[in-house]
Amino acid sequence: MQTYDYIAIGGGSGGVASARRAAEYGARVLVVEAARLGGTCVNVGCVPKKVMWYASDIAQTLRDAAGYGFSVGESAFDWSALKLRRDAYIARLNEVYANLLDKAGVDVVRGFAQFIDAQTIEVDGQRFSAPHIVIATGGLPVVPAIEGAELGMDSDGFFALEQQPRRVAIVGAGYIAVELAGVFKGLGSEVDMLVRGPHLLRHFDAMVRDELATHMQDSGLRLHFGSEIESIVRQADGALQISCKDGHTLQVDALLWATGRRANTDRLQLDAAGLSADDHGMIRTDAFQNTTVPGIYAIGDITGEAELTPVAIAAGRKLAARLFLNQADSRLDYEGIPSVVFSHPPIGTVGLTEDEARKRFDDVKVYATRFTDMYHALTEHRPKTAMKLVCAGANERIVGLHIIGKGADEMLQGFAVALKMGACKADFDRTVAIHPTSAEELVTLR
Ligand SMILES: Cc1cc2nc3c(=O)[nH]c(=O)nc-3n(C[C@H](O)[C@H](O)[C@H](O)COP(=O)(O)OP(=O)(O)OC[C@H]3O[C@@H](n4cnc5c(N)ncnc54)[C@H](O)[C@@H]3O)c2cc1C
Ligand SMILES: NC(=O)c1ccc[n+]([C@@H]2O[C@H](COP(=O)([O-])OP(=O)(O)OC[C@H]3O[C@@H](n4cnc5c(N)ncnc54)[C@H](O)[C@@H]3O)[C@@H](O)[C@H]2O)c1
Repeated sequence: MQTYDYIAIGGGSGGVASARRAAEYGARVLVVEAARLGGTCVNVGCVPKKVMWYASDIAQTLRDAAGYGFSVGESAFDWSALKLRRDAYIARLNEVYANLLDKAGVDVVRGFAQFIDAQTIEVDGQRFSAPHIVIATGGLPVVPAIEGAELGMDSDGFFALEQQPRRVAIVGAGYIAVELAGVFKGLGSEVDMLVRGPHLLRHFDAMVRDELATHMQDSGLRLHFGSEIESIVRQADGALQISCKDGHTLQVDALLWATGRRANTDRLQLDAAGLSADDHGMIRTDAFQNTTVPGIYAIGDITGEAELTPVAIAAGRKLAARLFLNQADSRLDYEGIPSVVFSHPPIGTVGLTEDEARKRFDDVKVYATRFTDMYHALTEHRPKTAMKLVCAGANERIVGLHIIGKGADEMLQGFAVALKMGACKADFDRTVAIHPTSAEELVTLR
Protein backbone atom coordinates (compact mmCIF):
# COMPACT_ATOMS: atom_id res chain seq x y z
CA MET A 1 0.00 0.00 0.00
CA GLN A 2 1.33 3.44 -0.92
CA THR A 3 0.61 6.34 1.40
CA TYR A 4 0.16 10.01 0.57
CA ASP A 5 -0.88 13.19 2.39
CA TYR A 6 -3.63 13.91 -0.12
CA ILE A 7 -5.45 11.95 -2.81
CA ALA A 8 -7.65 13.55 -5.47
CA ILE A 9 -10.10 11.14 -7.12
CA GLY A 10 -10.67 12.64 -10.56
CA GLY A 11 -8.15 14.49 -12.72
CA GLY A 12 -10.56 17.13 -14.02
CA SER A 13 -10.75 20.86 -13.32
CA GLY A 14 -11.16 20.56 -9.55
CA GLY A 15 -8.96 17.54 -8.80
CA VAL A 16 -5.96 18.76 -10.79
CA ALA A 17 -6.11 22.32 -9.41
CA SER A 18 -6.41 21.14 -5.82
CA ALA A 19 -3.63 18.55 -6.21
CA ARG A 20 -1.19 21.03 -7.73
CA ARG A 21 -1.77 23.58 -4.96
CA ALA A 22 -1.44 20.94 -2.24
CA ALA A 23 1.89 19.81 -3.74
CA GLU A 24 3.04 23.43 -3.91
CA TYR A 25 2.33 23.68 -0.18
CA GLY A 26 4.53 20.64 0.49
CA ALA A 27 2.03 17.74 0.55
CA ARG A 28 2.73 14.36 -1.08
CA VAL A 29 -0.13 14.08 -3.55
CA LEU A 30 -1.75 11.49 -5.82
CA VAL A 31 -4.30 12.10 -8.57
CA VAL A 32 -6.34 9.16 -9.87
CA GLU A 33 -7.93 9.60 -13.29
CA ALA A 34 -10.04 6.98 -15.05
CA ALA A 35 -10.13 8.64 -18.48
CA ARG A 36 -8.35 11.65 -19.95
CA LEU A 37 -6.61 14.28 -17.82
CA GLY A 38 -8.44 17.60 -17.79
CA GLY A 39 -11.86 16.00 -17.25
CA THR A 40 -15.10 17.26 -18.74
CA CYS A 41 -14.01 20.84 -19.40
CA VAL A 42 -10.95 20.02 -21.48
CA ASN A 43 -12.21 16.91 -23.27
CA VAL A 44 -15.99 17.16 -23.72
CA GLY A 45 -16.96 20.56 -22.30
CA CYS A 46 -15.81 24.17 -22.22
CA VAL A 47 -12.79 23.82 -24.50
CA PRO A 48 -14.12 21.88 -27.54
CA LYS A 49 -17.41 23.77 -27.11
CA LYS A 50 -15.64 27.14 -27.32
CA VAL A 51 -13.76 26.00 -30.44
CA MET A 52 -17.12 25.18 -32.06
CA TRP A 53 -18.54 28.50 -30.86
CA TYR A 54 -15.65 30.33 -32.55
CA ALA A 55 -16.32 28.41 -35.78
CA SER A 56 -19.96 29.39 -35.72
CA ASP A 57 -19.00 33.00 -34.93
CA ILE A 58 -16.62 33.05 -37.92
CA ALA A 59 -19.42 31.76 -40.14
CA GLN A 60 -21.57 34.72 -39.01
CA THR A 61 -18.70 37.15 -39.61
CA LEU A 62 -18.39 35.84 -43.18
CA ARG A 63 -22.10 36.50 -43.66
CA ASP A 64 -21.75 39.99 -42.16
CA ALA A 65 -18.72 40.89 -44.29
CA ALA A 66 -20.81 42.15 -47.24
CA GLY A 67 -22.09 44.97 -45.05
CA TYR A 68 -18.51 46.19 -44.77
CA GLY A 69 -17.88 46.09 -48.53
CA PHE A 70 -16.35 42.62 -48.82
CA SER A 71 -17.31 40.18 -51.57
CA VAL A 72 -16.42 36.94 -49.84
CA GLY A 73 -17.92 34.72 -52.52
CA GLU A 74 -18.75 31.08 -51.96
CA SER A 75 -17.31 29.78 -48.72
CA ALA A 76 -17.28 26.16 -47.63
CA PHE A 77 -17.03 24.67 -44.17
CA ASP A 78 -15.46 21.27 -43.45
CA TRP A 79 -16.69 19.88 -40.11
CA SER A 80 -14.35 16.88 -40.13
CA ALA A 81 -11.29 19.08 -40.81
CA LEU A 82 -12.22 21.28 -37.85
CA LYS A 83 -12.75 18.22 -35.66
CA LEU A 84 -9.27 16.92 -36.50
CA ARG A 85 -7.68 20.26 -35.55
CA ARG A 86 -9.81 20.50 -32.40
CA ASP A 87 -8.90 16.96 -31.31
CA ALA A 88 -5.20 17.71 -31.87
CA TYR A 89 -5.50 20.85 -29.71
CA ILE A 90 -7.16 18.84 -26.94
CA ALA A 91 -4.49 16.13 -27.13
CA ARG A 92 -1.93 18.91 -26.60
CA LEU A 93 -3.89 20.14 -23.57
CA ASN A 94 -3.98 16.58 -22.14
CA GLU A 95 -0.19 16.60 -22.32
CA VAL A 96 0.02 20.05 -20.77
CA TYR A 97 -2.02 18.75 -17.81
CA ALA A 98 0.25 15.71 -17.44
CA ASN A 99 3.35 17.95 -17.55
CA LEU A 100 1.96 20.41 -15.02
CA LEU A 101 1.26 17.61 -12.57
CA ASP A 102 4.65 16.09 -13.20
CA LYS A 103 6.43 19.41 -12.64
CA ALA A 104 4.47 19.94 -9.43
CA GLY A 105 5.66 16.53 -8.18
CA VAL A 106 2.14 15.06 -8.13
CA ASP A 107 1.90 11.31 -8.82
CA VAL A 108 -0.77 10.23 -11.30
CA VAL A 109 -2.37 6.79 -11.44
CA ARG A 110 -4.59 5.94 -14.41
CA GLY A 111 -7.64 3.88 -13.51
CA PHE A 112 -10.95 3.91 -11.68
CA ALA A 113 -10.80 4.53 -7.93
CA GLN A 114 -13.07 2.84 -5.40
CA PHE A 115 -13.20 3.36 -1.67
CA ILE A 116 -12.04 0.53 0.58
CA ASP A 117 -12.44 2.60 3.75
CA ALA A 118 -12.40 6.30 4.68
CA GLN A 119 -8.64 6.60 4.14
CA THR A 120 -8.01 3.93 1.49
CA ILE A 121 -8.86 3.60 -2.19
CA GLU A 122 -8.21 0.82 -4.68
CA VAL A 123 -7.33 1.28 -8.35
CA ASP A 124 -7.03 -1.88 -10.46
CA GLY A 125 -6.07 -3.95 -7.42
CA GLN A 126 -3.52 -1.42 -6.10
CA ARG A 127 -4.24 0.30 -2.78
CA PHE A 128 -3.42 3.87 -1.78
CA SER A 129 -4.15 5.64 1.46
CA ALA A 130 -4.16 9.21 2.73
CA PRO A 131 -5.58 11.08 5.73
CA HIS A 132 -7.17 13.54 3.28
CA ILE A 133 -9.12 12.43 0.17
CA VAL A 134 -11.01 14.77 -2.14
CA ILE A 135 -13.75 13.46 -4.42
CA ALA A 136 -13.72 15.40 -7.69
CA THR A 137 -15.37 12.92 -10.04
CA GLY A 138 -17.63 15.36 -11.90
CA GLY A 139 -20.75 14.38 -13.83
CA LEU A 140 -22.16 12.57 -16.84
CA PRO A 141 -24.91 13.47 -19.32
CA VAL A 142 -28.43 12.20 -18.60
CA VAL A 143 -30.74 10.81 -21.30
CA PRO A 144 -34.44 10.34 -20.48
CA ALA A 145 -35.98 6.87 -20.63
CA ILE A 146 -38.00 7.23 -23.85
CA GLU A 147 -38.59 4.67 -26.60
CA GLY A 148 -35.71 5.04 -29.09
CA ALA A 149 -33.68 7.40 -26.86
CA GLU A 150 -30.49 5.48 -27.71
CA LEU A 151 -30.82 6.69 -31.32
CA GLY A 152 -29.91 10.18 -30.13
CA MET A 153 -26.54 11.45 -28.86
CA ASP A 154 -25.58 13.33 -25.71
CA SER A 155 -23.02 16.17 -25.49
CA ASP A 156 -20.15 13.64 -25.40
CA GLY A 157 -21.56 12.23 -28.66
CA PHE A 158 -21.70 15.75 -30.12
CA PHE A 159 -17.94 16.08 -29.70
CA ALA A 160 -17.42 12.69 -31.40
CA LEU A 161 -19.46 13.66 -34.50
CA GLU A 162 -17.34 13.20 -37.63
CA GLN A 163 -19.84 14.80 -40.01
CA GLN A 164 -22.25 17.68 -39.67
CA PRO A 165 -25.88 16.54 -39.64
CA ARG A 166 -28.10 18.51 -42.02
CA ARG A 167 -31.20 18.47 -39.79
CA VAL A 168 -30.88 18.34 -36.00
CA ALA A 169 -33.37 18.21 -33.15
CA ILE A 170 -32.13 19.37 -29.74
CA VAL A 171 -33.99 18.44 -26.58
CA GLY A 172 -33.54 20.69 -23.53
CA ALA A 173 -33.29 24.41 -22.84
CA GLY A 174 -30.27 24.75 -20.54
CA TYR A 175 -26.72 25.92 -21.16
CA ILE A 176 -25.72 22.99 -23.36
CA ALA A 177 -28.92 22.98 -25.44
CA VAL A 178 -28.74 26.66 -26.39
CA GLU A 179 -24.98 26.64 -26.92
CA LEU A 180 -24.94 23.62 -29.23
CA ALA A 181 -28.09 24.80 -31.03
CA GLY A 182 -26.20 28.02 -31.87
CA VAL A 183 -23.22 26.03 -33.13
CA PHE A 184 -25.30 23.81 -35.42
CA LYS A 185 -27.40 26.70 -36.73
CA GLY A 186 -24.44 29.03 -37.26
CA LEU A 187 -22.64 26.33 -39.23
CA GLY A 188 -25.64 25.74 -41.48
CA SER A 189 -27.69 22.85 -40.02
CA GLU A 190 -31.46 23.13 -39.79
CA VAL A 191 -32.30 23.14 -36.08
CA ASP A 192 -35.47 22.35 -34.13
CA MET A 193 -35.34 22.80 -30.35
CA LEU A 194 -37.82 20.77 -28.34
CA VAL A 195 -38.39 22.53 -25.03
CA ARG A 196 -40.51 20.91 -22.34
CA GLY A 197 -41.46 24.17 -20.57
CA PRO A 198 -42.37 27.68 -21.78
CA HIS A 199 -38.85 29.20 -21.70
CA LEU A 200 -35.21 28.73 -22.62
CA LEU A 201 -32.73 29.06 -19.72
CA ARG A 202 -35.51 29.11 -17.13
CA HIS A 203 -33.32 30.22 -14.22
CA PHE A 204 -32.05 33.30 -16.05
CA ASP A 205 -33.37 36.85 -16.00
CA ALA A 206 -36.50 37.11 -18.18
CA MET A 207 -34.93 39.81 -20.35
CA VAL A 208 -31.99 37.70 -21.54
CA ARG A 209 -33.93 34.49 -21.94
CA ASP A 210 -36.68 36.17 -24.01
CA GLU A 211 -34.13 38.08 -26.11
CA LEU A 212 -32.29 34.84 -26.82
CA ALA A 213 -35.50 33.17 -27.99
CA THR A 214 -36.11 36.12 -30.34
CA HIS A 215 -32.55 35.97 -31.70
CA MET A 216 -32.79 32.24 -32.27
CA GLN A 217 -36.12 32.48 -34.06
CA ASP A 218 -34.85 35.40 -36.20
CA SER A 219 -31.91 33.23 -37.25
CA GLY A 220 -34.36 30.62 -38.59
CA LEU A 221 -34.02 28.16 -35.73
CA ARG A 222 -37.37 26.62 -34.80
CA LEU A 223 -38.35 26.64 -31.11
CA HIS A 224 -41.08 24.25 -29.98
CA PHE A 225 -42.15 25.13 -26.44
CA GLY A 226 -44.29 22.74 -24.39
CA SER A 227 -42.99 19.89 -26.47
CA GLU A 228 -42.26 16.41 -25.12
CA ILE A 229 -41.05 13.42 -27.11
CA GLU A 230 -43.00 10.18 -27.05
CA SER A 231 -40.84 8.02 -29.30
CA ILE A 232 -38.00 8.02 -31.78
CA VAL A 233 -37.82 5.56 -34.66
CA ARG A 234 -35.10 5.05 -37.28
CA GLN A 235 -36.58 5.03 -40.80
CA ALA A 236 -35.45 3.04 -43.83
CA ASP A 237 -33.54 6.06 -45.24
CA GLY A 238 -31.60 6.43 -41.95
CA ALA A 239 -33.51 9.53 -40.79
CA LEU A 240 -35.00 9.70 -37.29
CA GLN A 241 -38.75 10.11 -36.95
CA ILE A 242 -39.56 11.96 -33.72
CA SER A 243 -43.12 11.78 -32.42
CA CYS A 244 -44.16 14.27 -29.74
CA LYS A 245 -46.93 13.82 -27.19
CA ASP A 246 -48.99 16.61 -28.83
CA GLY A 247 -49.09 14.61 -32.08
CA HIS A 248 -46.43 16.74 -33.79
CA THR A 249 -43.79 14.75 -35.76
CA LEU A 250 -40.37 15.70 -37.04
CA GLN A 251 -37.80 14.07 -39.31
CA VAL A 252 -34.16 14.76 -38.59
CA ASP A 253 -30.71 13.31 -39.26
CA ALA A 254 -29.58 13.60 -35.65
CA LEU A 255 -31.03 14.17 -32.22
CA LEU A 256 -29.10 15.71 -29.32
CA TRP A 257 -30.13 15.12 -25.72
CA ALA A 258 -29.17 18.20 -23.67
CA THR A 259 -31.34 17.22 -20.73
CA GLY A 260 -28.95 17.75 -17.84
CA ARG A 261 -26.15 15.92 -16.05
CA ARG A 262 -25.89 13.63 -13.05
CA ALA A 263 -23.16 13.09 -10.51
CA ASN A 264 -20.50 10.47 -11.26
CA THR A 265 -20.63 8.50 -8.01
CA ASP A 266 -22.15 5.16 -9.08
CA ARG A 267 -19.18 2.84 -8.71
CA LEU A 268 -17.13 4.75 -6.14
CA GLN A 269 -18.27 2.47 -3.29
CA LEU A 270 -19.09 5.47 -1.12
CA ASP A 271 -20.63 3.25 1.54
CA ALA A 272 -17.25 1.60 2.20
CA ALA A 273 -16.07 5.04 3.33
CA GLY A 274 -19.22 5.67 5.37
CA LEU A 275 -20.49 8.23 2.87
CA SER A 276 -23.76 8.50 1.03
CA ALA A 277 -24.90 10.51 -1.95
CA ASP A 278 -28.20 12.41 -2.05
CA ASP A 279 -31.14 11.44 -4.30
CA HIS A 280 -29.39 12.95 -7.32
CA GLY A 281 -26.13 11.12 -6.57
CA MET A 282 -24.55 14.39 -5.39
CA ILE A 283 -22.16 14.53 -2.46
CA ARG A 284 -23.25 17.51 -0.41
CA THR A 285 -20.68 19.40 1.64
CA ASP A 286 -20.54 22.21 4.16
CA ALA A 287 -19.09 25.62 3.25
CA PHE A 288 -15.55 24.20 3.65
CA GLN A 289 -16.10 21.27 1.21
CA ASN A 290 -16.24 18.81 4.14
CA THR A 291 -18.43 15.77 3.62
CA THR A 292 -20.04 14.01 6.57
CA VAL A 293 -16.90 11.84 6.98
CA PRO A 294 -13.85 13.58 8.51
CA GLY A 295 -10.91 13.62 6.07
CA ILE A 296 -13.11 13.21 2.97
CA TYR A 297 -13.99 16.30 0.94
CA ALA A 298 -15.87 16.95 -2.30
CA ILE A 299 -15.43 19.71 -4.90
CA GLY A 300 -16.79 20.64 -8.31
CA ASP A 301 -19.81 19.27 -10.16
CA ILE A 302 -20.16 16.33 -7.77
CA THR A 303 -21.32 18.74 -5.05
CA GLY A 304 -24.27 20.04 -7.09
CA GLU A 305 -23.15 23.67 -6.64
CA ALA A 306 -22.61 26.01 -9.63
CA GLU A 307 -21.35 23.52 -12.21
CA LEU A 308 -18.59 25.63 -13.71
CA THR A 309 -14.90 24.97 -14.19
CA PRO A 310 -13.62 28.05 -12.33
CA VAL A 311 -15.84 27.08 -9.38
CA ALA A 312 -14.33 23.58 -9.19
CA ILE A 313 -10.82 25.06 -9.51
CA ALA A 314 -11.37 27.75 -6.87
CA ALA A 315 -12.99 25.33 -4.41
CA GLY A 316 -10.09 22.88 -4.89
CA ARG A 317 -7.44 25.54 -4.36
CA LYS A 318 -9.15 26.96 -1.27
CA LEU A 319 -9.39 23.46 0.17
CA ALA A 320 -5.68 22.80 -0.44
CA ALA A 321 -4.81 26.06 1.35
CA ARG A 322 -6.99 25.09 4.31
CA LEU A 323 -5.49 21.61 4.63
CA PHE A 324 -1.84 22.25 3.82
CA LEU A 325 -1.23 25.95 4.47
CA ASN A 326 -3.09 26.05 7.78
CA GLN A 327 -5.47 28.70 6.49
CA ALA A 328 -8.38 27.66 8.68
CA ASP A 329 -10.83 30.11 7.06
CA SER A 330 -9.95 29.26 3.49
CA ARG A 331 -13.19 28.54 1.62
CA LEU A 332 -14.86 29.55 -1.61
CA ASP A 333 -17.52 32.25 -1.46
CA TYR A 334 -20.28 30.89 -3.69
CA GLU A 335 -22.08 34.28 -3.88
CA GLY A 336 -21.88 36.39 -7.02
CA ILE A 337 -20.41 33.80 -9.38
CA PRO A 338 -20.45 35.19 -12.93
CA SER A 339 -21.22 32.97 -15.88
CA VAL A 340 -21.42 33.24 -19.64
CA VAL A 341 -23.67 31.22 -21.92
CA PHE A 342 -21.89 30.83 -25.26
CA SER A 343 -25.06 31.16 -27.25
CA HIS A 344 -25.30 33.25 -30.42
CA PRO A 345 -25.18 36.01 -29.28
CA PRO A 346 -23.60 35.27 -25.90
CA ILE A 347 -25.14 36.02 -22.52
CA GLY A 348 -23.25 37.33 -19.49
CA THR A 349 -24.89 37.21 -16.10
CA VAL A 350 -23.92 37.78 -12.48
CA GLY A 351 -25.97 38.13 -9.33
CA LEU A 352 -29.73 38.08 -8.92
CA THR A 353 -32.35 38.10 -11.64
CA GLU A 354 -34.92 40.88 -11.38
CA ASP A 355 -37.52 38.41 -10.05
CA GLU A 356 -35.14 37.04 -7.41
CA ALA A 357 -34.20 40.56 -6.27
CA ARG A 358 -37.87 41.58 -5.95
CA LYS A 359 -38.47 38.55 -3.71
CA ARG A 360 -35.45 39.33 -1.56
CA PHE A 361 -35.59 43.16 -1.28
CA ASP A 362 -38.43 45.69 -0.87
CA ASP A 363 -36.67 48.47 -2.68
CA VAL A 364 -35.58 47.31 -6.15
CA LYS A 365 -34.79 49.60 -9.06
CA VAL A 366 -34.03 48.32 -12.55
CA TYR A 367 -32.14 50.09 -15.32
CA ALA A 368 -32.34 48.50 -18.76
CA THR A 369 -31.50 49.25 -22.36
CA ARG A 370 -31.90 47.62 -25.77
CA PHE A 371 -30.02 48.88 -28.81
CA THR A 372 -28.31 47.91 -32.06
CA ASP A 373 -24.58 47.79 -31.44
CA MET A 374 -22.33 49.66 -33.87
CA TYR A 375 -20.94 46.53 -35.53
CA HIS A 376 -24.45 45.61 -36.63
CA ALA A 377 -25.29 49.11 -37.88
CA LEU A 378 -23.78 48.06 -41.22
CA THR A 379 -24.76 44.40 -41.37
CA GLU A 380 -27.89 42.91 -42.83
CA HIS A 381 -28.42 40.81 -39.72
CA ARG A 382 -29.15 43.30 -36.90
CA PRO A 383 -29.61 41.56 -33.58
CA LYS A 384 -30.24 43.82 -30.60
CA THR A 385 -28.03 43.99 -27.54
CA ALA A 386 -29.89 44.17 -24.22
CA MET A 387 -28.58 45.03 -20.76
CA LYS A 388 -30.03 45.26 -17.32
CA LEU A 389 -28.81 46.45 -13.93
CA VAL A 390 -30.80 45.29 -10.91
CA CYS A 391 -30.25 47.60 -7.90
CA ALA A 392 -31.44 47.27 -4.31
CA GLY A 393 -31.78 49.57 -1.33
CA ALA A 394 -31.54 53.33 -0.91
CA ASN A 395 -27.92 53.37 -2.09
CA GLU A 396 -28.83 51.32 -5.18
CA ARG A 397 -26.28 48.56 -4.66
CA ILE A 398 -26.07 46.56 -7.87
CA VAL A 399 -27.23 43.04 -7.06
CA GLY A 400 -27.67 41.74 -10.61
CA LEU A 401 -26.20 42.49 -14.03
CA HIS A 402 -27.39 40.81 -17.23
CA ILE A 403 -26.20 41.27 -20.81
CA ILE A 404 -27.05 39.60 -24.10
CA GLY A 405 -25.29 40.69 -27.25
CA LYS A 406 -22.06 40.72 -29.18
CA GLY A 407 -19.11 40.85 -26.79
CA ALA A 408 -21.12 40.05 -23.63
CA ASP A 409 -18.79 37.11 -22.98
CA GLU A 410 -15.68 39.29 -22.70
CA MET A 411 -17.54 42.21 -21.08
CA LEU A 412 -18.68 40.47 -17.94
CA GLN A 413 -15.53 39.67 -15.96
CA GLY A 414 -14.66 43.26 -14.98
CA PHE A 415 -18.24 44.07 -14.05
CA ALA A 416 -18.31 40.93 -11.89
CA VAL A 417 -15.34 42.34 -9.93
CA ALA A 418 -17.27 45.58 -9.39
CA LEU A 419 -20.30 43.67 -8.08
CA LYS A 420 -18.11 41.58 -5.78
CA MET A 421 -16.73 44.82 -4.36
CA GLY A 422 -20.26 46.00 -3.61
CA ALA A 423 -20.56 48.59 -6.40
CA CYS A 424 -23.58 50.89 -6.39
CA LYS A 425 -25.26 52.60 -9.32
CA ALA A 426 -23.42 55.84 -8.36
CA ASP A 427 -20.05 54.07 -8.79
CA PHE A 428 -21.02 53.10 -12.33
CA ASP A 429 -22.24 56.67 -12.99
CA ARG A 430 -18.94 58.23 -11.94
CA THR A 431 -16.92 55.88 -14.16
CA VAL A 432 -16.13 57.53 -17.50
CA ALA A 433 -17.41 55.55 -20.47
CA ILE A 434 -15.18 54.01 -23.17
CA HIS A 435 -16.44 55.06 -26.56
CA PRO A 436 -17.47 53.55 -28.92
CA THR A 437 -18.19 50.26 -27.20
CA SER A 438 -21.33 48.41 -26.14
CA ALA A 439 -20.07 48.15 -22.56
CA GLU A 440 -20.25 51.93 -22.15
CA GLU A 441 -24.04 51.62 -21.99
CA LEU A 442 -23.67 49.96 -18.58
CA VAL A 443 -22.10 53.11 -17.07
CA THR A 444 -24.48 55.55 -18.77
CA LEU A 445 -27.83 53.98 -17.89
CA ARG A 446 -30.51 56.42 -16.64
C1 LIG B 1 -20.78 20.51 -22.99
C2 LIG B 1 -20.29 21.22 -21.75
C3 LIG B 1 -19.85 22.53 -21.85
C4 LIG B 1 -19.39 23.19 -20.72
N1 LIG B 1 -18.98 24.49 -20.87
C5 LIG B 1 -18.52 25.16 -19.79
C6 LIG B 1 -18.04 26.49 -19.92
O1 LIG B 1 -18.04 27.07 -21.01
N2 LIG B 1 -17.58 27.11 -18.82
C7 LIG B 1 -17.56 26.49 -17.60
O2 LIG B 1 -17.11 27.11 -16.62
N3 LIG B 1 -18.02 25.23 -17.44
C8 LIG B 1 -18.50 24.56 -18.51
N4 LIG B 1 -18.93 23.27 -18.37
C9 LIG B 1 -18.92 22.65 -17.02
C10 LIG B 1 -17.51 22.18 -16.64
O3 LIG B 1 -17.02 21.31 -17.63
C11 LIG B 1 -17.57 21.47 -15.30
O4 LIG B 1 -18.16 22.32 -14.34
C12 LIG B 1 -16.18 21.07 -14.79
O5 LIG B 1 -15.52 20.24 -15.70
C13 LIG B 1 -16.30 20.37 -13.43
O6 LIG B 1 -15.05 19.96 -12.98
P1 LIG B 1 -14.90 18.74 -11.96
O7 LIG B 1 -13.48 18.73 -11.53
O8 LIG B 1 -15.96 18.82 -10.94
O9 LIG B 1 -15.23 17.44 -12.81
P2 LIG B 1 -14.72 16.93 -14.23
O10 LIG B 1 -14.01 17.97 -14.99
O11 LIG B 1 -15.89 16.28 -14.86
O12 LIG B 1 -13.62 15.83 -13.85
C14 LIG B 1 -13.97 14.63 -13.23
C15 LIG B 1 -12.95 13.57 -13.62
O13 LIG B 1 -13.05 12.48 -12.74
C16 LIG B 1 -12.82 11.27 -13.44
N5 LIG B 1 -13.42 10.21 -12.64
C17 LIG B 1 -14.72 10.01 -12.35
N6 LIG B 1 -14.87 8.98 -11.49
C18 LIG B 1 -13.62 8.52 -11.23
C19 LIG B 1 -13.11 7.48 -10.42
N7 LIG B 1 -13.90 6.76 -9.63
N8 LIG B 1 -11.76 7.26 -10.42
C20 LIG B 1 -10.94 8.02 -11.18
N9 LIG B 1 -11.38 9.04 -11.94
C21 LIG B 1 -12.69 9.29 -11.97
C22 LIG B 1 -13.50 11.53 -14.78
O14 LIG B 1 -12.97 10.68 -15.78
C23 LIG B 1 -13.17 13.00 -15.02
O15 LIG B 1 -11.99 13.15 -15.78
C24 LIG B 1 -19.38 22.55 -19.48
C25 LIG B 1 -19.80 21.22 -19.37
C26 LIG B 1 -20.25 20.57 -20.49
C27 LIG B 1 -20.69 19.14 -20.37
N1 LIG C 1 -21.09 28.23 -20.56
C1 LIG C 1 -21.04 27.55 -19.44
O1 LIG C 1 -20.52 27.99 -18.43
C2 LIG C 1 -21.62 26.16 -19.40
C3 LIG C 1 -21.90 25.49 -20.58
C4 LIG C 1 -22.44 24.23 -20.52
C5 LIG C 1 -22.69 23.64 -19.29
N2 LIG C 1 -22.40 24.32 -18.17
C6 LIG C 1 -22.70 23.75 -16.85
O2 LIG C 1 -23.14 22.42 -16.98
C7 LIG C 1 -24.40 22.26 -16.35
C8 LIG C 1 -25.20 21.25 -17.08
O3 LIG C 1 -25.70 21.80 -18.31
P1 LIG C 1 -26.97 21.19 -19.00
O4 LIG C 1 -27.36 22.05 -20.15
O5 LIG C 1 -26.75 19.74 -19.19
O6 LIG C 1 -28.04 21.25 -17.85
P2 LIG C 1 -29.13 22.31 -17.43
O7 LIG C 1 -29.60 21.88 -16.11
O8 LIG C 1 -28.64 23.71 -17.62
O9 LIG C 1 -30.29 22.07 -18.51
C9 LIG C 1 -31.01 20.89 -18.63
C10 LIG C 1 -32.23 21.17 -19.48
O10 LIG C 1 -32.87 19.95 -19.82
C11 LIG C 1 -34.26 20.07 -19.57
N3 LIG C 1 -34.75 18.71 -19.32
C12 LIG C 1 -34.41 17.87 -18.32
N4 LIG C 1 -35.02 16.68 -18.48
C13 LIG C 1 -35.77 16.76 -19.61
C14 LIG C 1 -36.61 15.87 -20.31
N5 LIG C 1 -36.83 14.64 -19.86
N6 LIG C 1 -37.19 16.30 -21.44
C15 LIG C 1 -36.98 17.55 -21.90
N7 LIG C 1 -36.18 18.44 -21.29
C16 LIG C 1 -35.58 18.05 -20.16
C17 LIG C 1 -34.36 21.02 -18.40
O11 LIG C 1 -35.62 21.60 -18.33
C18 LIG C 1 -33.27 22.04 -18.79
O12 LIG C 1 -33.75 22.97 -19.71
C19 LIG C 1 -25.02 23.67 -16.35
O13 LIG C 1 -25.94 23.82 -15.30
C20 LIG C 1 -23.83 24.55 -16.21
O14 LIG C 1 -23.55 24.77 -14.84
C21 LIG C 1 -21.87 25.57 -18.20
